Amino acid sequence: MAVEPLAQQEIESRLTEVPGWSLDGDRLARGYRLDSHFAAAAFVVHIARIQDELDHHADVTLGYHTVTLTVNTHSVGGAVTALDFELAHRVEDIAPGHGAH
Ligand SMILES: C[C@H](O)[C@H](O)[C@H]1CNC2=NC(N)=NC(=O)C2=N1
Repeated sequence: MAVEPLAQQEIESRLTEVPGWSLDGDRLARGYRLDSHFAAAAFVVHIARIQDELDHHADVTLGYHTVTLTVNTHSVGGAVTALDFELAHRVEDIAPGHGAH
């Protein structure tokens, strides 16, 4: 899939579709809180499966009761692209089932 860097205005517009996500420097980012460390770890494993499906991978940090993701697209020099938003949407889809908020 050919991907291009998104314009700033496009990024801001798409951010309104994924509440909780924001732009952190040149990366799309979101932190989640869960009810336990094990629940957080399970969420990370599920995210890993999605990332392999998409062949697009965030930096994922597992904390005590937290999971933090930051992502941009290496292949276009670290800009934010539609692929980053696709990953954000896919993670949002599974978050409620893990009790992640
Ligand atoms: C070969 C493979 O498609 C690439 O290395 C993929 C894998 N995962 C990736 N993840 C991210 N975040 N950006 C990329 O450009 C990227 N490229």
